[in-house]
Amino acid sequence: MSTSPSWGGPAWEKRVRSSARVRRASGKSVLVTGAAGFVGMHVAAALKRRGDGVLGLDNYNAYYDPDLKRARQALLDRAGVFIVEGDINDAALLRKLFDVVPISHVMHLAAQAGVRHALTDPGSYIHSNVAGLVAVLEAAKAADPQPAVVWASSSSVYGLNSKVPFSEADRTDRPASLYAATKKAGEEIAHVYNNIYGLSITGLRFFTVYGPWGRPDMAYFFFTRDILRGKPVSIFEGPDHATVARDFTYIDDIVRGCVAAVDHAGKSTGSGGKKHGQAPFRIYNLGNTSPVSVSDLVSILEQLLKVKAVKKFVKMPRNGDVQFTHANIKLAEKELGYHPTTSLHSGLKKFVRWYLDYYSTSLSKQASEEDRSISS
Ligand SMILES: NC(=O)c1ccc[n+]([C@@H]2O[C@H](COP(=O)([O-])OP(=O)(O)OC[C@H]3O[C@@H](n4cnc5c(N)ncnc54)[C@H](O)[C@@H]3O)[C@@H](O)[C@H]2O)c1
Ligand SMILES: O=C(O)[C@H]1O[C@H](OP(=O)(O)OP(=O)(O)OC[C@H]2O[C@@H](n3ccc(=O)[nH]c3=O)[C@H](O)[C@@H]2O)[C@H](O)[C@@H](O)[C@H]1O
Repeated sequence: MSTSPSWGGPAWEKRVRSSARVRRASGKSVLVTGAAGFVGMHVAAALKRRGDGVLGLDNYNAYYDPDLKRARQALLDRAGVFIVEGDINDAALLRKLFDVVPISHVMHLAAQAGVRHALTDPGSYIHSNVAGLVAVLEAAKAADPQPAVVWASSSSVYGLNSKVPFSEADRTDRPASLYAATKKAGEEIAHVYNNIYGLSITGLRFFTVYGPWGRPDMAYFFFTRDILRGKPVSIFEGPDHATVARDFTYIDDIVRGCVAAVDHAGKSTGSGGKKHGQAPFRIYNLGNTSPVSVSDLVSILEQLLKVKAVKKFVKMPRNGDVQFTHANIKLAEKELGYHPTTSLHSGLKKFVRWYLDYYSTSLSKQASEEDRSISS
């Protein structure tokens, strides 16, 4: 399926080459899909900062405010990262990108995220998380050199498991949502490409990532907005008022885990191995190991915002959410040197500072644009 007519031509190719140019001898050339997204923007910026060549790809879909994605794009643009506008399902575009630059690593973060949205738009999860993943793996398989692929799975694959903390070897065959099912399918699909084509593949199971430039569909983000507006926030509870909690993980910790996974992916196979059976297939939990209840999340926000929330405690609807997540991160600690350091309180403090700054700036920009259009 082709959805991106806006690529090709010498000027476009020049931008692609310049963005992917490696600035340090030790650097890698990384294609970051979903680069206009929350995690993608932070990872792309970190890779660029340390001297890697970084090229982005994103379709800027309207799942949430595209202006926020454009603002992230502007930030990356200033850092020298070009985001190609297109869909990961566009096989011709992917082929072209791999033809124009020798990509050593793909950091695949483009996906339809969000658990509850699958109730209203199931097709978008199949399009991006299943078909889109296959398209990326097909392109990686065919590329020369073959890149190592690091991609985002999700803590949601642990589904209805009640044994905590979740370890990578635990069962993942009882997803609670279509989102989780597509991430689980992604892990199985990735295994096939490792098995048949010898692609080096690392799956990262992120646990509820939050922070500046975050996603407006996530609870911490819209709770902040609603608390400030005096609107009620719904705090979900399990059966018999049981606590609903998450292993909230701060974005900087996740970024360090992603960068370490890129480096580790290259260690044993260079830029991937075409010889059958040589390349690694790995899965790691990237969490924070300290679950916090949604109710405590709201209390921290009240404290930071200095505003009392209007709280409604409601029984968790059957919407695909699970009651509790908690990561065992021993494997990532051992193999990636992953050590999350940010408490929910200090991470939310940084988020709140960003949120107030971002929305006051964009609201005043909007107001002055309205003023201009009234006076003209
Ligand atoms: N943020 C979290 O808490 C969290 C937790 C677990 C897993 N993940 C996974 O991490 C990855 C990044 O998540 P995020 O929070 O940054 O989400 P995000 O929605 O902010 O970023 C995803 C980006 O991918 C783009 N995209 C979606 N479908 C595309 C397609 N078909 N073609 C091209 N671009 C497409 C979107 O426009 C978006 O900019 C996703 O794979 C997500 O499932 C996120
Ligand atoms: O780690 C993941 O794999 C996932 O992380 C994230 O999902 P979740 O952990 O569900 O985050 P999020 O929606 O912020 O809800 C947080 C908490 O608030 C509760 N919640 C939610 C809404 C509400 O109105 N009330 C409420 O109590 C809700 O029940 C939950 O307990 C990503 O969005 C997702 O893309 C996925 O990748």
